Amino acid sequence: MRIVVSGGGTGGHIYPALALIREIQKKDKNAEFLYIGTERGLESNIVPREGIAFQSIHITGFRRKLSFENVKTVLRFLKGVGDSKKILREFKADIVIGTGGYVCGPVVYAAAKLGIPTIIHEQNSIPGLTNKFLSRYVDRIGICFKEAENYFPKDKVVLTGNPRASEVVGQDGVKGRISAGLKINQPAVLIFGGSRGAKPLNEAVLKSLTELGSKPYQVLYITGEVHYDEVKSEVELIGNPENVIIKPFIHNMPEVLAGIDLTVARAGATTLAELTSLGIPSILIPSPYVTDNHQEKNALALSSHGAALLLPERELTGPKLVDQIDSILMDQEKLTQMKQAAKQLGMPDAAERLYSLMKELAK
Ligand SMILES: CC(=O)N[C@H]1[C@@H](OP(=O)(O)OP(=O)(O)OC[C@H]2O[C@@H](n3ccc(=O)[nH]c3=O)[C@H](O)[C@@H]2O)O[C@H](CO)[C@@H](O)[C@@H]1O
Repeated sequence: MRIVVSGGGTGGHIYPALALIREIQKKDKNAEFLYIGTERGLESNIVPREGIAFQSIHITGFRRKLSFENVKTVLRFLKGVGDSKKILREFKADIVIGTGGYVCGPVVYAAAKLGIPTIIHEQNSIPGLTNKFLSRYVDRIGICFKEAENYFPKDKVVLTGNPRASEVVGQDGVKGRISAGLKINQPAVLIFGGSRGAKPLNEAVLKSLTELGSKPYQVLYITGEVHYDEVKSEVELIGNPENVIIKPFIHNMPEVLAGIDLTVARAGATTLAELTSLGIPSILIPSPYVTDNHQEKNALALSSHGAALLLPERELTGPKLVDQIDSILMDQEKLTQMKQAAKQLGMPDAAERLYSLMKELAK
């Protein structure tokens, strides 16, 4: 099978695509892949380093408000469709799958117009603009939250889950801990604000850094690539406690997650798929800056089942963050209950489900 995958902008759209590719590579040695993204998105860095063929097209996202930029975006979209058709024809794609982000728009639309079987994968409980637009043209739509089906043509929707949920299972947590510089014999909390980091979360962590230094657990704190230098210079003034490890980004997240006891994070859908698949309790601070407040809906799907605590950003302070971490990590019974609740929501067979859908369509 010759497979084109497109998805980008942020890690939440890229990692599910990569996880799917890795699952197929295990099952079909003859499968060939081409990833189409943009130069500006994180994918232009992440995808080539995984050894997967990458081509880029030029496209920008729509503004929700009326704006002249949107006229330019329409023109770029049309050019993107033309460029995508050329790439798809040259590659002789048997199937095209889009995992979200605006780059999928022209790629998947072009494929549908060329008569190539198409799938979009929606990670969130409320879909983004691109997937809503594409849902009219594609053959199938893989979803991860049942609620998402209300936004799409019902006959096309299949509950697949997020392929990244499959990838994180069965990893070596000890190896993950060692690679991140964590000790083996002490509870560990991971703090990160999605694939790009989150400034409000960084501010709260900096305010609680000294207090965290006095705790009987260790902290792996990922700032996000773009925030790292700023955070580091503040840490130099405050002092870096011995039990807090600070990094800009982690490339072996599946392994690291396998060794983590509790996570503090935004409520990006791919992160949640990983946490539930592994049964990791979490404190979730949904980003209020996303389309239709979809992260809050994502987070509620976990918190309403006792798998996570939901901490709204407006209530986030350094002391509150530490209190909530303590309330879970220092209470073995609560930790165990939350682990079980998280695990029950996991869909570790997601990659297989999505691959089956692809095989069915590409026949
Ligand atoms: C601001 C924004 O629009 N965010 C969206 C974006 O989030 P974002 O890109 O932050 O996505 P997620 O939180 O869903 O996923 C982040 C991914 O990056 C990985 N990771 C993160 C940090 C790190 O150091 N290393 C690493 O590998 C995580 O393990 C995970 O696989 O896509 C998600 C999935 O569609 C949406 O739900 C989010 O609302």
